[in-house]
Amino acid sequence: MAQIKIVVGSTYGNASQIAEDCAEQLQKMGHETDFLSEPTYEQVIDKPDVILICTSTVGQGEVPTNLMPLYCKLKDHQPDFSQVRFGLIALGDSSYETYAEGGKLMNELMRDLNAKPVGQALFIDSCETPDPDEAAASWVDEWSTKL
Ligand SMILES: Cc1cc2nc3c(=O)[nH]c(=O)nc-3n(C[C@H](O)[C@H](O)[C@H](O)COP(=O)(O)O)c2cc1C
Repeated sequence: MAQIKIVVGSTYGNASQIAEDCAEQLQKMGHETDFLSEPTYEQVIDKPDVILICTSTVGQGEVPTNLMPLYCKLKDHQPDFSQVRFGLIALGDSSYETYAEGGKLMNELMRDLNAKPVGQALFIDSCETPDPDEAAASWVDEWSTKL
């Protein structure tokens, strides 16, 4: 079973709610989860095994304020994440030109740090996805089989 750090980026609570549901789902499968609603650099670099990022996008394609300090510190310090596996759930709204850019920035950063992607990232477009919870739950079901 994996030790999964769940890194949340959320302004209005949508991504946070989805992340909480994912944590519960993963725990029921027997995984250990560490829910980081205000994720810090120290928490994330402390023996990371699997990181699940669940973030929305705010402003004009930015990562949410609660995730920004971690994003900047990871970019500055460039820790070696070659032993880390990660998954990504990105919430966004395709009516914005900067669709899901917050998630894309996190995805790019994790790859730059040599973290290994587990499966494909999930993009949840609020314009097209009537039931985001359902979309996330079935993605987690499949994603967890690859851990
Ligand atoms: C002020 C504002 C700016 C936003 N900017 C973007 C954006 O640039 N790109 C995008 O894909 N979605 C954007 N969104 C949509 C949010 O990412 C989407 O509503 C998401 O579900 C919010 O999740 P949260 O409640 O976890 O913050 C924006 C929403 C608001 C209210």
